[in-house]
Amino acid sequence: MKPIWLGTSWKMNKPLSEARAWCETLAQRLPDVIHPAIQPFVIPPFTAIQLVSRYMQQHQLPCLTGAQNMHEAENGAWTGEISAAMLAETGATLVELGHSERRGAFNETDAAINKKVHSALRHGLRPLVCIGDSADEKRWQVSRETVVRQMKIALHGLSEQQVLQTLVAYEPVWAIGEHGIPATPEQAGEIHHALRQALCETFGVETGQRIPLLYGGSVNRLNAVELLHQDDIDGLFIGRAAWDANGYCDIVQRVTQEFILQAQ
Ligand SMILES: O=C(CO)COP(=O)(O)O
Repeated sequence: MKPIWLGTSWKMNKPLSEARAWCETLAQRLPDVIHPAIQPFVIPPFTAIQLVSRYMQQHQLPCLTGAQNMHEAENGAWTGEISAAMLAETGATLVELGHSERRGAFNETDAAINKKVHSALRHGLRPLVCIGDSADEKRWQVSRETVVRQMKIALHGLSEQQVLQTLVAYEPVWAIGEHGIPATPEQAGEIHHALRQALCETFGVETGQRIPLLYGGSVNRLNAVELLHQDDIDGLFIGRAAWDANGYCDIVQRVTQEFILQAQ
């Protein structure tokens, strides 16, 4: 069975006290609700990465830790930025790149994301590349070509071995956040299928099949299982519904019950 990736980014939320409280609830609940086929991950703000990754290690929780961004340079005069090597020292093993909030608010381009992907891999970090269509692109019916293009540029120049270290999250801009409308499982499934085809064409069928494709955008405890029933959805990238650790554990529990217990 392929792993099911279930993770959350806290975005710019949670001072250290709240980060610690989230971890404490996770430690109480996660072991009872998780199956080894589920790969949990959490992406705190930079300031809490070390605390969270140490907590997971000390409590032997199988939850990976990541960062929300990084700079592609090795070091230098880049005031306010953090390099891949610095992130690796914090205990992060994942790095989220190209979230639509970074593309929109910080003008991140596909080409810049590609440089970050290469730098992350050089330092042993697994990139979680986010791609997504805007509401206008959806209305113009160019969603597929938009996200395939974004993905191909982000992954350009990777070897087969490197691309197998990469995760891709389809996060429609129109689905994210308070005013977002979640994609239906069919809508998300259709885009994921197009992404899978593009991965197979670019990197070979066997490799393309093995790259985890996650969906994100208003995922909650009610739609999580249905989304995961789509063939090409290998995981979920959750925002608000997982900021409360109990909300996150509820989703993990539902997925465990649906997919794992039913298979026994
Ligand atoms: O942006 C997201 C995850 O990266 C999704 O956020 P929401 O689940 O709050 O819509």
